[in-house]
Amino acid sequence: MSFKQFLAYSASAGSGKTFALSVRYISLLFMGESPGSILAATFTNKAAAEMQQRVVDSLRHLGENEAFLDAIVAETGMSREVLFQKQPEVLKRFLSSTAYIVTLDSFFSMILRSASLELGLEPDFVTKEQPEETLEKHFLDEVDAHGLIPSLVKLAMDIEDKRFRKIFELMQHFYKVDPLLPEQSEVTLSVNKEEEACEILRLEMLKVLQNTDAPDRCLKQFDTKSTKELFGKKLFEKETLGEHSWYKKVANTEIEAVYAALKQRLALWAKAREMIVLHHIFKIYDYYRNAIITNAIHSGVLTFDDLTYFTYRLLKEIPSREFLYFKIDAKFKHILLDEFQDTSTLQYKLLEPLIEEIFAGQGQSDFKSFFYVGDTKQSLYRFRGGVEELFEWVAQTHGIEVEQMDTNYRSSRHVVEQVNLWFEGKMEGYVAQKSKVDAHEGYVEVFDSEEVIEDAVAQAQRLLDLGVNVDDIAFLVSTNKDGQTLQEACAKAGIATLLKTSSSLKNVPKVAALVSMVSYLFSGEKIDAEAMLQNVGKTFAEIDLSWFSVFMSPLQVVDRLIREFGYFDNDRNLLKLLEFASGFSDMPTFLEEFGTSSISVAAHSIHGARIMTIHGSKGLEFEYVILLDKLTRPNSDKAPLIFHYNDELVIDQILYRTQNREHFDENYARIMEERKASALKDRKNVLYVALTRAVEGLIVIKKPEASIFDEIGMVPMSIGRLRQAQPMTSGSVPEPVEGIDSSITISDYGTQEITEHENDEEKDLAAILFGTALHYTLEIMGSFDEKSLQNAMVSVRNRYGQLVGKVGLQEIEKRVRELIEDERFQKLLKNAQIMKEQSLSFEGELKQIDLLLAYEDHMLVIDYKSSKKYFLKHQAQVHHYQKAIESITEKPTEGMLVYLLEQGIETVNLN
Ligand SMILES: Nc1ncnc2c1ncn2[C@@H]1O[C@H](COP(=O)(O)OP(=O)(O)OP(=O)(O)O)[C@@H](O)[C@H]1O
Repeated sequence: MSFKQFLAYSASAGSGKTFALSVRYISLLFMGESPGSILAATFTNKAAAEMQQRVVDSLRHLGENEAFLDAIVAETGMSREVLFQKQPEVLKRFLSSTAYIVTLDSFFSMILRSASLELGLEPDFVTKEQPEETLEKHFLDEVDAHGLIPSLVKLAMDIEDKRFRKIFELMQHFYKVDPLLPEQSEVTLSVNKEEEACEILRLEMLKVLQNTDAPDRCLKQFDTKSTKELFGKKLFEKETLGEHSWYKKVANTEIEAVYAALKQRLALWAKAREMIVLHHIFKIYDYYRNAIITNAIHSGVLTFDDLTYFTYRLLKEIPSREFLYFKIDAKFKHILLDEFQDTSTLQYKLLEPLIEEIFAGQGQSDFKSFFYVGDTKQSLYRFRGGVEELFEWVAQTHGIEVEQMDTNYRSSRHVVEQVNLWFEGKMEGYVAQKSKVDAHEGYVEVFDSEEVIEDAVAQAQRLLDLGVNVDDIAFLVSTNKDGQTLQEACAKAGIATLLKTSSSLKNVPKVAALVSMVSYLFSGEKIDAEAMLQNVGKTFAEIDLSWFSVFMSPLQVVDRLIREFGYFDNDRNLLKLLEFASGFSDMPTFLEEFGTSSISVAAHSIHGARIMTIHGSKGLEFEYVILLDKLTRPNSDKAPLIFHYNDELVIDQILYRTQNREHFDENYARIMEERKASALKDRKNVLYVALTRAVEGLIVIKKPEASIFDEIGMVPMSIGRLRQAQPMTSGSVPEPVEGIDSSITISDYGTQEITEHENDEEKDLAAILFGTALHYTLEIMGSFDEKSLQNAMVSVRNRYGQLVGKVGLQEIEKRVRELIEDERFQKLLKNAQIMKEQSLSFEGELKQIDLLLAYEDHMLVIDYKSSKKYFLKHQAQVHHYQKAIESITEKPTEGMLVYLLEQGIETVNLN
C-alpha cells in the first residue's frame, strides 16, 4: 500500500494531479472511510461536479479504466479481486450518503448557513455577485449619512486619481482581505511640517550650489514650486549628487550633506503622505464595511467576499470547533485540496481549524489524512489574494512531504517537448516534463499574424476541413472582450462557437423566450411574449392563454406552455428548465432566481468550438487548442496601494504608491521590485496555463510585435503533422426518439400535480424521455451483455428513474435485453471494432452516430430507434451518416436501423 497520510504533489500541468486526487478519494472509500468524513475541495463548481461524476463513473465501471484501477490497487494495497468484490458496497455507500466534493466557496457557505444566526444573518441567504452600482450606492449613502462626503473627496484628491471608482476599488480590495489587514498605525508625521523642512533644505541646497558657482542648469533642478515637483526630480535616483554628471565637478562634502539630508526629508514627506492617506482610507473603509454588511444582512444576498468575511467572523466568534462540527453534522478525517496554488491566505485561514484538527490526532489510532496538489507555475489569482507561497509554507509548517510528478499524461509528444523548450530556463524551478509512453506525436504550430482574429478563424476552418469535431476545438483568449470579437468572426464564417455564457441555461434563446412568456403571463407586459410568439410563428390573436391562473406553480405554467405551443422538440434543456421550475412555489421567486441563475445547459445539447479566457481554461483540456495573442495592449500596474505579506502570510505593510519613491526609500524600492518580479511571473504563469491545455494539437496565433509571447521568446515554428481526424469519442448525445405508445407520463417532477391533462403532446414528451433513457442505457453499457446491462441500469435508474417511472425502466431493460440476446445483432459485433456515440463533423454539420462498427474492409453505421413512426426521416439520417463515414474512412459503409420495439427487435438494412 502506497497511501501516505500526509502528502502534497507539486507538479506540472497534465501530470495527473486531479487524477491523483480522485484516485485518493476513491481509495479512501475502499479503505472503509465514509464519504461524510472526506472533504474534497476543488477550485470551480465545474471541477467539483466533474469530480463527483468521475467518482460515480469510476466506481460503476471500475474495470474500464486500467490506469485508474492500477492506481487504486497501488494506493490501497488491495488486489483487483478485492476491489471488485467491494465495489457494489462502496458505490452504494457513496450514493446513499452526503459527499463533500465542493468548491471552497460552497463549503464556506454551508458552514455559514449552519450557524449564520449567530451573526444576525438569516440562513436562507443566497450567494451571488451584486451589481457594483448597488454596492456603490449603499456605500455613498452611508458616507453621506455621516456627513463624510468631503473626506471622500479629499481622499480622491490624495490618491491622485480623482475618480470615485478608484476609491471604490480600493474599498473592495480592503474588504476582500479584511481579516488580514494590519492594525491601523498612528499618524506620527505631518505633511505640512515635512514640506516646511524640505523647503528649508531646498533653499539651503540652492545656497551651497551658488557658493560653488554651479552652472544655472544645476541650480534650476532645485528651483521648484512644490515639494511634489522636487520629489519628482530624476536626479534623486543617485545615492550622492556627485554621481550625477552635471554635478560631478561642483559636488563637495557640504553639498553632499545637504543632498543626503534633503533626500531623507523627502522620504519622510512621502511617508507622511502615506500615513495620512491610509488614515483617511481606514476611516472611510469602516463606513464601507458597515454599509456592505448591513446590506448583506438585510437583503440576504451575499457576494463571495461577504461569504468569506462572514465565515471568518463566524469561525472567530464561534465557541468551539466541536460546536462547528455539531452544526454542520460532519467531522472530517480526510481533507483533499485541488489547485492549492490559488488558495488565498484567507481561505486557508478558514480551513486551518479543520486541518489542525487532523494533525492534532496524529499518532493516535484514528486514521486521518491531508493531501493537497498544485502547481505554482499555474498560479493566476494573486490579484484575488491567491498566495502561491502558501504551498511551501503549509508543507513546512506541518512537515508534509512534497512529491514531484514529472510525466505528462495529457498532451502529445510535440506539445510536451515544445512547452519544455519554451519554459526551460525562463521559469524559475521549471523541470522538463516527460511524455507518457504511448503519447501521440501531435502537432504544434506558431504563426506570426497581423490579423489575429481572421487567422484564428482560418485555422479552425482548417481543422474542421480535416474532419476534426468542432466540439474538440477550443480557442483561448486573454479577455472576455477578445472572446466576443472572435465569436462574431466565427459566426460570420459559419463556425459554431460556445462562449462561457452560452453554456448557461438562461442564455439559450429558446429557454429564455419561454421564461419571458411566463413573465408576460404574470405581469402582462406584452413585449415579454414576443420572442416566444415569434419562435412558434403565432400572433396574440391566435393563442389561448385563458388556462393561466396566478395560483399555478411555476412548474405547471412552464409545463403547460410547452404543451400548448408544441415547443418540446427533443430539447433536453427544456427538461432542465422543468427541473429548475419544480423547485419554486411562487412565480416572482422563480423569475428572479432564473434571471440570476447559472444552470449549465444539458450536456452536449449545444455544440461548437469553445471560446474561453486563459484564466477560465485552468485545469481543463481540449483536443485542439487555438491560442490567440492579446488583442489589446497589456494594462500597466497602477494600483495606488501595495499590500505586502510577511512570512506568516498576513499583510504587514500597506504602501502608498508615489512616483519616484523608490529613489528615497529602500524598503519601498525592494517591495516594488518584488512586485515587478511577481507580475512578470504571473504573466509567464498565464502563458504556461494557456500552452499546456492541448491534448493533440496546439496552434498559436502570435502578433509579430508587442506580443504576450515575447516573454518566452516565442518565434514562428511548426512541428509534427495535422492528420485527417478519426472520429472522436467526445462524449455522447443520446438522441431522443419520437413517438411510442406508452402510458408513461412526466408527472414526476417535484411537486407537479397535473397528471390528469393527458394529451398527445404529453405522450410525445413521455416518448422522448423514454427514448433518451433507452439511448443512454445503450451508450453507457460497457459491452453488449447482461452484466453490462445490469450495471447500466443502476445509472439509468438514478438518472431517469424519476422521469420514466418503474414501468418505463422495466420496458427499457426488456428491450435492451432482447437486443443483446438477438443473434443477428451479436453476429454483427463479431470481428468488428465497436465504437459508440461517435461524434464527427461533416460538411459543416455535427453528427452523432449511435454505433459504428469497423470491419477490416467496410464500415457499418447503426442507429437505434424506439419507434417506427418516422421511418423516412430515420432512413435519410442514416444515409447521411453513411456518406460522412465513407468520406472520412474511405471504406464502403453500410447503414442499419435497429428498432427496439415493444414487440421485439427489428432491423432494416439501408444500402
Ligand atoms: N496515471 C495516469 N494514467 C493515465 N492517465 C492519466 C494519469 N494521470 C492523469 N491522467 C490523465 O491525464 C490528463 C491530465 O490529468 P489531470 O487533469 O489530472 O492533470 P493535472 O496535473 O491536474 O493538470 P493541470 O495542472 O493542468 O490541472 C487527464 O486526462 C487524466 O485523465
